[in-house]
Amino acid sequence: MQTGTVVYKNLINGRWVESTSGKVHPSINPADTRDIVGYVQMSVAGEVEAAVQSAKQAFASWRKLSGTARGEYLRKTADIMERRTAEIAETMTREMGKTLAEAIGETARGVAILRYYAGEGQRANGEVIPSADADALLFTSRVPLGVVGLINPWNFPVAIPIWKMAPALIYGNTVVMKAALETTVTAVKLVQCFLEAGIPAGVVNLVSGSGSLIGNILCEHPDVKAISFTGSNEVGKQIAMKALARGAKYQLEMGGKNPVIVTKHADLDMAAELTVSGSMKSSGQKCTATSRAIVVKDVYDEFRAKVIEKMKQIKTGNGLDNDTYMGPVASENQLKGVLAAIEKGVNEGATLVLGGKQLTEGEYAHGFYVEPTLFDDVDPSMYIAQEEIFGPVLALLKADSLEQALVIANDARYGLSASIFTNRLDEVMTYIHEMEAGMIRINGESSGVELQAPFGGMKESSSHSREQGRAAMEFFTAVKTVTIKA
Ligand SMILES: NC(=O)c1ccc[n+]([C@@H]2O[C@H](COP(=O)([O-])OP(=O)(O)OC[C@H]3O[C@@H](n4cnc5c(N)ncnc54)[C@H](O)[C@@H]3O)[C@@H](O)[C@H]2O)c1
Ligand SMILES: O=C[C@H](O)CS(=O)(=O)O
Repeated sequence: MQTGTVVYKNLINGRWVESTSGKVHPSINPADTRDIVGYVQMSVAGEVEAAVQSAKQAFASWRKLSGTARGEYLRKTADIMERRTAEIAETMTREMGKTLAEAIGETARGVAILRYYAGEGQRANGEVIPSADADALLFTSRVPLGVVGLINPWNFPVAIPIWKMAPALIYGNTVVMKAALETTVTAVKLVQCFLEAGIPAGVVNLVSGSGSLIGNILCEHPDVKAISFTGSNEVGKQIAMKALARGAKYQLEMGGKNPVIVTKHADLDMAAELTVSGSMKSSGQKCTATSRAIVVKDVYDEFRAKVIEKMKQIKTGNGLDNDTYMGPVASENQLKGVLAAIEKGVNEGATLVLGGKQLTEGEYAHGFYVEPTLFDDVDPSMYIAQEEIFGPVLALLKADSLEQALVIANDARYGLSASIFTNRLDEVMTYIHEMEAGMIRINGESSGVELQAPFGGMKESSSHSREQGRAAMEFFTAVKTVTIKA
C-alpha cells in the first residue's frame, strides 16, 4: 500500500469496521494512475449479513418516527454535506474523472435532493376515498418496505446514491448501500455526513467491495425487501431475476442511446453547442448523454461543420484543472470498452471524422484519456448507432424528414432521454407524441433533469418505475387500503 494513503472502512450499525477478508482495494485516479485516492474494503458475505441485520433492527424504531422527525435528519445531513462540498467534489473528480465544476454542481444537487425529501416528511402519503357506505371511512396509507438495498453506479457518485437514499429514508425504510468500487471513497464521505447528522445506528449502512459478490448477496438476501439498482443492462437483468425469484421489489435504471433530432427549423448554433456539451461533458459517461445526432438533410452539412468546429475547441485534461472541458474516462475498463466500440464503428464502415484514439503523450501519459470522437455516414443499424458506448463518441445520422428522423430515433432498444432542436410548434408537438423516451426535451441537452421531476426511461432503459420527485414514493412504500366501519 502507498504510505500515507487512507484506508476507508464499512459503516455497519453506526460503526466504521474493516472487512474480515483483510483485503482492501485501491481507488485509482483515472486522470493520473499514480494517485491513489484511498483504499476501500473488499468485503465478504459476513459484512453484508451484519449490515442487513443492523438495518433490520434499526427499522423497528426508525419507521415509528414521524416524517417530520426523519426529515430533520435529512436536513442536517444536507447542511453538513453543503459545508463539505469542496472535499466531496475533489474526491469525486479524483475517483472518476469528471471536472471539478461538474463535481461541485453534482454535490450541490445532492444537497438539494436531501432538502427536497426532508420536506416530503410533512406531505400527504395517502388519500381519503369516499365510501359507498356512509358509516365507513375508506382511505389509503403508504407504509415503508423495511430494509432496502441500494446499488449504485460510478458515474454520478453523489446524485444517484442520494436520490435513492433520501426517499428510502424519509418514507421510513433503512438502507444498506453498495457503491461502485470505483467511487467508494466518495460514498464513504456521503455516509459520514449522515452519521455526523446523528442518524441512528443501523439506519444507514455502507458495505464496499465487488458488485458480483456484495451486490449479489444483497439481491438474494431474504431480509432485504427491495433493491434499487442503477447500472448496466447486463447487471440489471440479473438483479431483476434474483429479486423476482424471491418476490422482492426491484427497480432498475439502466442504459441509454439518447438521440437529438435537428430539423431545418433549428437554431443550428444552439443545436451544435448543446449536442457537443450533451455528448462530451463527463466524457459522455452519463446515462442520458447524447450519442446520436439525427439531422434532417437540408441542414446536415451546416450542422456537421458547426459540431466539428466546437469539438475541435474541447480541452481534454485532468478534471482538477480549471481549463479542462472533458476529463478522462473513469477506468481502464471504460478505456478499453470505448476504444473497442470506436474500432467497431470504423470496421462497419462509418467515417471517423474526428478523434478515435487514446491520448498518451505529456499530461496524458498516466491516465485514461480518449479524444472527443465524431463519426459520420452512420447507418442506423450499425453498432455505434444501436449500442451504448458510454464514452465521448457522437454518431451523426442523416434523415430525409422529421418523420424519418423519428423512425431512426425510435429504432433502438433504449428509450431513456431525447431532445429536438426546432423553432416550429407543429414539429414540437409531433415529437412529443412520437418520441419513445422517458425524458424528452425541446431545445435542450438530452442530459439532466430537475430533481422534483420523475426520472426514468422506457423500453430497456428501465424497469418502468420512476425515481426522484414524488415518483420515488411509489417504489419506496407499499399501499394499504383501509376501511373502517363505525
Ligand atoms: N438510467 C440511469 O439512471 C443510469 C444512471 C447512471 C448509469 N447508468 C448506467 O450504468 C452503467 C455504468 O455504470 P456501472 O459501470 O457502474 O454499471 P455496472 O452495472 O457495472 O455496476 C453498477 C453497480 O452494480 C454493481 N454490480 C456489479 N455486478 C453486480 C451483480 N452481479 N449483482 C449486483 N450488483 C452488481 C456494481 O458494483 C455497481 O455498484 C451504464 O450502462 C449507464 O448507462 C444508468
Ligand atoms: O447518469 C445519470 C444521469 O445522466 C443523470 S442526469 O439527471 O441526466 O444528469
